[in-house]
Amino acid sequence: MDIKDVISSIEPVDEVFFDKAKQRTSNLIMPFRAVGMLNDISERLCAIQRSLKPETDKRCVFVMASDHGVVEEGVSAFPRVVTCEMIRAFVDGIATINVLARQNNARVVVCDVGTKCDFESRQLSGENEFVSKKVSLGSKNFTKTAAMRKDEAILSIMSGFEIAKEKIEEYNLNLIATGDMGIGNTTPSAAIASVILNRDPSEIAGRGTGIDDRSYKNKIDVIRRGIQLNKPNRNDVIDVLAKVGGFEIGAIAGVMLAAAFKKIPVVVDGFISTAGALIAYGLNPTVADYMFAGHLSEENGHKLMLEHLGLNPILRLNMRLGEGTGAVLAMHIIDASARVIKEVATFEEAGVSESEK
Ligand SMILES: Cc1cc2ncn([C@H]3O[C@H](COP(=O)(O)O)[C@@H](O)[C@H]3O)c2cc1C
Ligand SMILES: O=C(O)c1cccnc1
Repeated sequence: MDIKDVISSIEPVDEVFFDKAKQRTSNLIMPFRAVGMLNDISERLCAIQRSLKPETDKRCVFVMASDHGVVEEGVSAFPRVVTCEMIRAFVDGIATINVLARQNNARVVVCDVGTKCDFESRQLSGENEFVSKKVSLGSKNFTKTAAMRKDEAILSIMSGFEIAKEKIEEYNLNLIATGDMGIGNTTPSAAIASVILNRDPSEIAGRGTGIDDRSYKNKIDVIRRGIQLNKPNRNDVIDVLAKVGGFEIGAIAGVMLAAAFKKIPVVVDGFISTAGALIAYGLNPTVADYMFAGHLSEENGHKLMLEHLGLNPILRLNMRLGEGTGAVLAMHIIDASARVIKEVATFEEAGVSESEK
């Protein structure tokens, strides 16, 4: 498939099932909508899966990884090699995402879509799946030139789409999440959001891995310069991704397109994943109806980005890690929501008297 076919074949969620789910919610033995956001989530699950018995047991988090040329501008507290080292940790099952995914019965699929890591000569196998689908060996420094070519931007989106589509089909997945790994990637994420939301980088960028005041000022300046030099067109998200983005951010957008294409829910993680969501949304806003925002990240502009997408974050835990951690944690709540609409009895079934008002 090419990207145009993917974008045009995404269907809206099912309004009939949405209404049926709302009806069922109002009949459950509780005061009207008394479990609040759990009711909202369960109804949207029904509309997405076209069922009043939504399934959330076959779960997977896709951790998309890439490197960033802009790291040479001193925008991260950590060196580039950490991207490769963390990929190894993910495959070995020892990182935070692995621990949280194990607790939640979610598979972890790690995908290299654009790192400089040489995993060909250094065997990479472990308890978790690793997929190598490199578009390039890292993006370019966007203060000097565009981060990537337009065809590479499209390829990164399509890599994410193809990996996720294949795994959704192979494992019959019914709930997926996005995650990221790429030292420096809060910088392109902030650049993408600044352009698309038309905000100054100082309103969007945060401290990522924990940079000091001086580096933070520099990071904002780097983003401003990148935007000034490349002049991305905010109405063309592929142009934005190519000029100031990153390969894993494109791939994350692709994972989201795959979820909508296969009609399953996708949980968006923090700041980087939400930058990917902005790209997917720009390609086809219908994709947002398949998204759940896992949590509200500590990173500055995350709230504005979620508002742009019309998403209400499920958790607020002061997290700023990425990897898919906030998204996988939110799967607990999504699972609970599915159980409420499926398993709580109705007034009629239970013989409980209804409200008099
Ligand atoms: C050990 C380690 C594990 C991580 N896991 C996720 N990130 C997170 O931090 C990075 C983004 O922050 P910045 O833009 O400041 O580099 C990404 O790799 C993100 O996934 C990590 C970062 C480190 C250091
Ligand atoms: O919210 C995130 O995803 C995030 C924030 C800071 C660093 N890494 C990831």
